[in-house]
This record gives sequence, C-alpha cells and structure tokens, in this order.
Amino acid sequence: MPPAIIVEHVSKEFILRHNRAMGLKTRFLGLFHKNKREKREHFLALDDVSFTLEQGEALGLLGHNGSGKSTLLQIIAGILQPSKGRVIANGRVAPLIQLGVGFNPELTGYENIFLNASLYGFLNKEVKKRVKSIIEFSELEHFIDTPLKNYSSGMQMRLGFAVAVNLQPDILLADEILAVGDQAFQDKCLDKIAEMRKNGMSLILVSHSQEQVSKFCDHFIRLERGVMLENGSIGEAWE
Ligand SMILES: Nc1ncnc2c1ncn2[C@@H]1O[C@H](COP(=O)(O)OP(=O)(O)OP(=O)(O)O)[C@@H](O)[C@H]1O
Repeated sequence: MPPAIIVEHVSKEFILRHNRAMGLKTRFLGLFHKNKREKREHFLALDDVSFTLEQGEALGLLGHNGSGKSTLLQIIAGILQPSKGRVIANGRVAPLIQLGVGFNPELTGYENIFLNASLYGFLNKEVKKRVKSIIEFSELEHFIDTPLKNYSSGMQMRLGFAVAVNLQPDILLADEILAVGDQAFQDKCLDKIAEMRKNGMSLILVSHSQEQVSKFCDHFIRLERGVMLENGSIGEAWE
C-alpha cells in the first residue's frame, strides 16, 4: 500500500512587510508618493521538512507557537503552495483547519455542507446520502437554514467537524480542533476520531495537549522555527 502522505523537502517562505510608524503628514504624502518606508523581509516558516505517514497511522504535530504547524497542515491540505518541495497524498483528505475556511458566511448551514464537501472532492449525490447524519451529528437542526454568519464560533466548528467526519475521509488533518466548543461535543468528536482510527483512517493532529497526542497518535514530529527537530514514536523519547 502506498503511504497516505509523503512530504518531501517542503519549505515555505513568507514575505513580511514592516511598516515603520509614520506621522499623519508623512502618511498623507505617502498617498501621492510610493511608500519608501516599507521594509520587506523574507521569512522561512518551514525549512526542508520531510516525512512519511503510512496508511492508518496517526501523527501528532507538536511545537511552540509560530513553529510552523498550521503552515505545514495548510500545505498538506493544498490550501497553501510550498515554496520548495512537494506533498503527495494518497486518499481523500479532510482538513479541519481554521474556522471559516471552506465555508461561505452568506450561505446557510445546509448550503455550506455541500460547498464544504465539494472542496474535499465529494460529489453532490454522495453528500446528499450523508446530509442527514451530518446535520444530526452537528446538533444544529434548528439553525441549519440560518446563514453561517449568524453562527457562533462553536457552532461553525460543529458544522465543520460534522462534515469532515461524516464524509469518511481517508486522511483527517486536524489543527487544534477542540479549542472551540463545549465539553460534551468535544468528547463526542474525540470518540468519533477514535472510531475512525479503528476503521483505518490516517490522522495528523496538531495539539498542545500531550495527553491528546498520546491517546490518538503513534508517532510525533516536533517543529521548532520551521525545522523538524524530532521525529519519533510515542513512548520512546516522549516523556
Ligand atoms: N500568511 C502569512 N504571512 C506571513 N507570515 C506568516 C503567514 N502565515 C504564517 N506566518 C508566520 O509563519 C510562522 C509559523 O506560523 P504557523 O501559524 O504555521 O505556526 P504554528 O506552529 O501553527 O503556531 P500556533 O501554535 O500559534 O498556531 C509564524 O511566525 C507566522 O507569523
């Protein structure tokens, strides 16, 4: 069986723009002249990261704030392009990345289910078969015909999670998924992930909770300023 995900020498550079503080007069003149005060810096958020995730494996992505975890997940999900290197995914990937990504605030919850699923590569007829269970899992029956812009962040998270897990992806990418939402729903999500893992789903989980990572993952990677410092099994070199 081919690996679920292959990450080959992935680097990502961002351009940071620094605007020095300017007085009102300078700002006003800046409207007519090119702003010469802007400084640009090339910032390497990921530096030559490589790893392989075998099918059915679960990988915990660890690292301090700003170490590049979300950038890496977004590249794996195809939301961002790497500056160098490449990612190969074998199977359907469902990214649970940031609130609102893959949703349209003007559309209703119901319409967003179809929009979101189409971004994962699911056909409308496949979604129709599962829409009932998606709505049921989200516990948003009452609000499903309301525009998403009127949802709280917890409600948006519920809908995103319900779509991702009920479409039975081969690979789930989860970035701090459980930072939003109430305890009961969090537990339900964790149970669902555990069940999907038993059925062979691969997982990449970004979490600051060591407990969560050791519960769900067999491997971990630690990033530090965009560099992969450690790549090991949970258990060894873990504590
Ligand atoms: N679009 C962008 N433009 C410029 N810099 C960015 C962009 N996205 C991320 N960065 C920078 O890249 C670095 C890595 O960010 P990233 O969000 O991947 O870190 P993280 O490990 O997920 O952090 P956290 O734990 O806080 O979520 C940070 O320094 C961040 O400021």
